[in-house]
Amino acid sequence: MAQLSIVSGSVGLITLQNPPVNALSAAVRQGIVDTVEKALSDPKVKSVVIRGQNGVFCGGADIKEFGTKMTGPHLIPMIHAIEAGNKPMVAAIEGSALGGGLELALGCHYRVAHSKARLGLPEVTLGLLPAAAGSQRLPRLIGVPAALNLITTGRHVTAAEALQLGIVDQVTDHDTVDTAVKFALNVAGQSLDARRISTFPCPRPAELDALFEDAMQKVRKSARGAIAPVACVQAVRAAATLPYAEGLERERELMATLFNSGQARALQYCFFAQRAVGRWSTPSGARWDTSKPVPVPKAAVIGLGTMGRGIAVALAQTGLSVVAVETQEKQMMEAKQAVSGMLERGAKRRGVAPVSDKISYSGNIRAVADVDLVIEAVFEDMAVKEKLFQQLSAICKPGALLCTNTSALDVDHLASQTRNPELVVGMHFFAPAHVMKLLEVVYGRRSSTQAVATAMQLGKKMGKVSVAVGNCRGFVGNRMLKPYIEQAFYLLEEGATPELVDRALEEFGFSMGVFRMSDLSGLDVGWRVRKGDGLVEPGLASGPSARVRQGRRYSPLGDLLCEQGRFGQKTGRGWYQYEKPGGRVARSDPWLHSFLEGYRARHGLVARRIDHEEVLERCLYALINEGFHILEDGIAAGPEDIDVIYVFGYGWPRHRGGPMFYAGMVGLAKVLERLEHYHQAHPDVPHLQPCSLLRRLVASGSPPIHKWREVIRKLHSHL
Ligand SMILES: CC/C=C\CC(=O)SCCNC(=O)CCNC(=O)[C@H](O)C(C)(C)COP(=O)(O)OP(=O)(O)OC[C@H]1O[C@@H](n2cnc3c(N)ncnc32)[C@H](O)[C@@H]1OP(=O)(O)O
Repeated sequence: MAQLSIVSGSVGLITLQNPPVNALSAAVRQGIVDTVEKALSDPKVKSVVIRGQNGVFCGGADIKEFGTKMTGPHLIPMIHAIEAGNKPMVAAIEGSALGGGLELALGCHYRVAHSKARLGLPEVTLGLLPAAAGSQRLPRLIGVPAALNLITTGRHVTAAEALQLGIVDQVTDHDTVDTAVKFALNVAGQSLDARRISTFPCPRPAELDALFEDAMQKVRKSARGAIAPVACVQAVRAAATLPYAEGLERERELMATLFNSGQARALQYCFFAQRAVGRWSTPSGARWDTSKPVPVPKAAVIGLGTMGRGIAVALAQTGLSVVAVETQEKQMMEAKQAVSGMLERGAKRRGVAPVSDKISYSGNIRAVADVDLVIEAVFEDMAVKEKLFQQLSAICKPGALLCTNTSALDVDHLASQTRNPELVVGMHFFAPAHVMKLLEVVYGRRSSTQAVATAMQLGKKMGKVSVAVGNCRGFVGNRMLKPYIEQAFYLLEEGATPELVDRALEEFGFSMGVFRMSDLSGLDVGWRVRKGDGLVEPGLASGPSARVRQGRRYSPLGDLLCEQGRFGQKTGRGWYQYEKPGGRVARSDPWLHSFLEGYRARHGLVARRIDHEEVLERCLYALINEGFHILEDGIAAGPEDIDVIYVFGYGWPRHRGGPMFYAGMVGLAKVLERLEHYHQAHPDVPHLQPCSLLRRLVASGSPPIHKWREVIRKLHSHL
């Protein structure tokens, strides 16, 4: 919807009305068409201002309408009518002008923005391109290199940058609409010939071919198989090389390919899934909208290893006072230096002053006595954490929340070590904690609603995508990782190499294959966990029992590497070799290949040819199968929670939507059939046995992902 009023005697003020972000739904588009027509034909109106209701100009096309039957006026002719009009049109940009919102503003003859406004063409992040002529107008307005950057990354720019780039004509700290109305009064009656962007020639930079080749190479490298960034480069190239009308036609063709692609559907699903996880609920009935978080002005971090340092930085950057506790002197000295470097770099990147004064350091745990929330990030050892929680329970002020950053250990057990188990939750950050967006908030059996709400809200304030999950070994992310890694090990036993497995996963779109990732995070981490689980049995070199532990198939490959001191990048050797300890460039290691051959010979295993398809099916379907178990167990409230965790924390390619969305795209029946096939071939691998929820979904006709919750609810109500 849109409304027209007349202000200052002669300015037509058009207000877009579709809260919360004034998305360009069919009704809004119709409203714009009608009000523009009225304003252009009303002799009292000499110029026009377009603004959005409630301080937001426009969040773009209505994403909810994508995939439904298109009704109402189309954006392109609507924007052309504005540009072609004979009265000056001024966009008054507050809040956001994104996607179709910015394209609407580019159709206006002038743009006035509030200093806090954000502008951008983020269509690429939804698997699309700016196809309401944005890919054709923006390069004409700001030049090809700058337009390529904005369109292929989808990044939002500040009003100041928009002014510098030439996207807006004026930036104001005052009332945007008042400023735009004054602007409109000033330009009323002036010629508009030089203001219609579609008529501008597109500036043609020298070395045009090289520029586009370079841009294409860059996006292909970073897109990891995503098609939209490539189409964005092609569309901008059309702007630079073709007349406007032909460029527009090319934009339309490219958009048609993208619009119906699985990637666009996956990316749009991710957009809504990211928002859906904020509306969390727990099986005990706690909900995001009825739970009240407590304020947390002061927090403590205990343990200043890699995780603790990142968490302290992230908290301080959020504006909290932070007490950082480390009892080992050497670690404390290193941590202080590292933290101050991280704060300085962060401040420089964000153009603000470092917040070093927000952090105070102490070697004494008693320093946490007056904080509102503690996050422990000490060594991943239950005995160490147990003792710490007992101490914290005695030291902390009443009501202080006690959070553990464990990545897998039992939150209920830790809670049981305290006087107030209702105040204990998990806050599982991902390394580096000041950079990675994901936070798993783990509620225990006795965690209070308020404790969960407080951890979720703190995560949000820290700029994290926080997902509330139940307590089980490894929670959601690491629990699903186990069968994935296990399959990768088995594939090596059966004839694959780390290079082959990683290549298959990286071509699928993962930022790193499982073995490169293992080298990065350190093989010793999993080794320690397996030792704790009683799975590691040194000296068991061969014989049938060497590859069976606790009654199941087991691959000791990771343990054998660790016994050789091959911990990955940090020791310069792991699944790959590196130029030096701490080196980053993975190179194939002939030692590893002959080690694998020797291992297979010792165990009577005959290497067979393994292709990418098998790697993907075995690794990904085993992971997805565990995802179904997690849903069945009620550890995650819905598939969106799992997908968001995998996209934001585990390098799952966003254009594939997350593992559960991907399962739906592949077809649940196919996933089930392949799992059955592999389980038949490997009956000693329980992770390949299809989950009953998957069977139930297939039996009920493989409903679309947004309907899975109903099936899960029914399943739980029968239990
Ligand atoms: C021919 C094709 C032409 C054009 C293509 C396009 O225009 S595609 C759309 C391009 N626009 C975007 O990608 C912007 C998406 N929105 C955002 O980035 C943010 O929502 C925004 C505008 C920066 C506001 O952020 P904020 O944190 O304030 O709010 P939040 O993200 O939680 O959103 C609030 C609710 O609005 C819903 N929403 C936002 N944008 C759209 C949209 N374009 N269409 C439909 N709905 C939108 C969002 O989902 C939230 O609702 P919820 O019920 O919570 O999911």
